[in-house]
Amino acid sequence: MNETVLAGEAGVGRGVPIDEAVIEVRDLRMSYGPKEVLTGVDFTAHRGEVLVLLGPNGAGKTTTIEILEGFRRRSGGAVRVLGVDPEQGAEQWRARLGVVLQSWRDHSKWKVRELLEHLGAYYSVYSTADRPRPWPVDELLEVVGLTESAGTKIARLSGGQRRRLDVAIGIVGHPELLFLDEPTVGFDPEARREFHDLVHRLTDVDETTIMLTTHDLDEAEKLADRILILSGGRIAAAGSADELSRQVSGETEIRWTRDGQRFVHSAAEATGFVRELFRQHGDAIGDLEVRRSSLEETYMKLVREAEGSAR
Ligand SMILES: Nc1ncnc2c1ncn2[C@@H]1O[C@H](COP(=O)(O)OP(=O)(O)OP(=O)(O)O)[C@@H](O)[C@H]1O
Repeated sequence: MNETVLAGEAGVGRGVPIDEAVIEVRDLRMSYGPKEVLTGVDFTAHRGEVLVLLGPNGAGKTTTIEILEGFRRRSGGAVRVLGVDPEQGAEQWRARLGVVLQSWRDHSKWKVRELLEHLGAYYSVYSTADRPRPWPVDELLEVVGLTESAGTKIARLSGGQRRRLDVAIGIVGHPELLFLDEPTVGFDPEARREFHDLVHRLTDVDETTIMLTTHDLDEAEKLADRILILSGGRIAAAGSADELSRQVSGETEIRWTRDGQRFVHSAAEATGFVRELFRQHGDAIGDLEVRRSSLEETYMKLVREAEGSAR
């Protein structure tokens, strides 16, 4: 294996100083047989950040997350998660991570509260003064909106309730870093909004670092401090939705009406253009709209470019 060396100690990793990276990935490569899925992925996540990994089907999002979780061995490159190489992560390291997989199907005869108490008990030996473990079950049920289903058997939960339970299972150990693979699939709009509030609460109150995948661009825009676009085996672009849009077009579209006529103009510097427009025509200007490319337009363009250059 061709290793790239990173700063930081291997071992259990005992707490991450505030400005130290929670995830550090350098030149990560992964092949399944002859098929190269990741050809050199680089990124860093800092404490309390929400990172959203976007990319087309088969781009390697789940593969990347599984490598970070220590569930899959990489083919090359260097990775540190909470200061530890995931391939050497011990139980104590694992207890500091939360993982929400695609869906929790086992234990269908268990009741919601029983399962959370049972799983939570494994974390009590890893409790620390600043991160008591596990999360008290009543509080956890409240946070994920399952208080009224506490006594319900898992087999009887609706799709949305089951997904909330998946999230509860992911955070019962009060993780410092939470991985969520397509967390809101099957949620109705209300459940989706509640889930978004939960993500904000986890990062605001506890400085939990969160990395999630989604195909929902609206969700990415709402949640992400930083969006990573994985395409063509590498991170094709990274930044907030606004930064990505600027990176792609650099121009903003301005529309307005004057004397019953419609006008449209693209400008690199919209504020100056609008100021000049009002200076010249003042009150005659109506229906002003200033619009950057949507995340969807930006995403489609970046993915097409990355796929083109990877061929
Ligand atoms: N265990 C495996 N053995 C062989 N190939 C695999 C394995 N797991 C994934 N792949 C292939 O690697 C590529 C990346 O898969 P991965 O599941 O990581 O993509 P993804 O971005 O999560 O996709 P999706 O958006 O569809 O969930 C795909 O072409 C997939 O077929």
